[in-house]
Amino acid sequence: MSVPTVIVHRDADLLAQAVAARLITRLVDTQAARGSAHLVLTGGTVGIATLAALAGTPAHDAIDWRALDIWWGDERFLPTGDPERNETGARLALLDKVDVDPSRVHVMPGPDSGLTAEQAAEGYAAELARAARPEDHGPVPSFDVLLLGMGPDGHVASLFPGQPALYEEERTVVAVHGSPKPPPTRLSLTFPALRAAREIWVVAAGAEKAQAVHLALAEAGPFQVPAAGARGRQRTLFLLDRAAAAKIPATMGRMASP
Ligand SMILES: O=C(O)[C@H](O)[C@@H](O)[C@H](O)[C@H](O)COP(=O)(O)O
Repeated sequence: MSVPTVIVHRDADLLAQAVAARLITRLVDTQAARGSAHLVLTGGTVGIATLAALAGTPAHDAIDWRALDIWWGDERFLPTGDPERNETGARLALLDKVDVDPSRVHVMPGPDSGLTAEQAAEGYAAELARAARPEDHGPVPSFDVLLLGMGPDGHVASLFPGQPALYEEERTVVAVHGSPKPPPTRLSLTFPALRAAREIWVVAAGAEKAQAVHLALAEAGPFQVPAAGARGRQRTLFLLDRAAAAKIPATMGRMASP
């Protein structure tokens, strides 16, 4: 597991632009090296703003969109097209505007699939397992970049403090009930799935995230502060705006855009 690197940008807008630029470079490099790439999306304000920034920059044409597998770290268990679904936000901000291969956009099902949340979680785990290659050494692909928003309580994906999903060691996807952030029913990757990522990028903006950022970097326990357990195999980045970085030691955060 990698030790986090912190990079601080001036404000939330610039953060989204900078993460978008970083994504282009990372995905282009990966596709040049391996032919295709796996990207995991997040919901949340900065996550969606990053996708909008990516759509808005002409350099996104450098990505081979058809050679990209797109996954979600979590989804709100709501019907297809519901404006509250993370998928809907991602489609409106980016996916409807670029030439993705629909068969490589791996959406987490909603209740309109006729599945229960548990069955939907099982199905998604099976889809991940099918995409895994022997060199991945496990039941999910080695995601090249896994984006994670973070809540003021330190949650990432739909892994909320104190909830049973945090303790999952076998399954890669679980149904979450009674989420403190609405809606109550969600699907989420678990820690074992998150930690299969080569790179995890935690993106957070705003003063209400400052305490959780501090605890996540101070190596708090992941059961109290789930973001403390979000570590990529090769690299972990905390990409923050100034307000979210306000409580970390000055020596830790590198100010990228003063
Ligand atoms: O479904 C969701 O809501 C998310 O995927 C969630 O994990 C989100 O990323 C954080 O709650 C941060 O959200 P904000 O950036 O909106 O605070």
